[in-house]
Amino acid sequence: MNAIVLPDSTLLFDRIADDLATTGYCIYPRALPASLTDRMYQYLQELEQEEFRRAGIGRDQEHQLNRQVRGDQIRWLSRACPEEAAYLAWMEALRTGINRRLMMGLFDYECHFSRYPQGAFYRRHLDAFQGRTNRVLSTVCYLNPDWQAGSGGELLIYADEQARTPIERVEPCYGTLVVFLSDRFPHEVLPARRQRLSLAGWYRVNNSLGGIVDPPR
Ligand SMILES: O=C(O)CCC(=O)C(=O)O
Ligand SMILES: [Fe+2]
Repeated sequence: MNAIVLPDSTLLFDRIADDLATTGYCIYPRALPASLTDRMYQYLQELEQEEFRRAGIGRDQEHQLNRQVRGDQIRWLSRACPEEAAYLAWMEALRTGINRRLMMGLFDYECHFSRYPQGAFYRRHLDAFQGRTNRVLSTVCYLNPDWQAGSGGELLIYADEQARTPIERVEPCYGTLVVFLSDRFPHEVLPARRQRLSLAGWYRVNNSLGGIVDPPR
């Protein structure tokens, strides 16, 4: 694997941890090393359509293909693939960085590429499954070069379940990283006028009982 040299991310991790502790979310343009963002984008261009599948709602057992809720196609990342491992390594550094600063006990990370075809959306939802809140921190990184304002595809973040007006409208610009508490902030993806690419991931805590570790996804 071509090792990516990670620049010192201490300051960035400090700021992310501060934001999570105060507001519970943060949005950073160009958060990742540019070489890593470029590498993920190049890799995504090479992936064949068959390597994506239409996203379902809920965990495996209750997978339900539902275009009324979300229209993206996904591909889960695995450490076995060097390109995917490079992104997972950066997210692992962020995991330990946050744990060190906030004692959140983040245990592992699961992540997929998302491809929203033109017009696709993801209706308002919370990322933490009710009664199974082992997803505690959501991350999204966007891979859309030359994204134009007015193309739609914004991520809208709401303060709580009652809120009707978003507290944030995030353009899915190349390299922007969003991190938020999974069970706190309802959010949605608006339909876009062009294809919209991203990496969506979740840090999980270990809710296992009796030494059985929760399976991923
Ligand atoms: O792509 C985004 O901006 C958010 C995606 C999302 O909410 C999800 O995959 O759960
Ligand atoms: Fe989400």
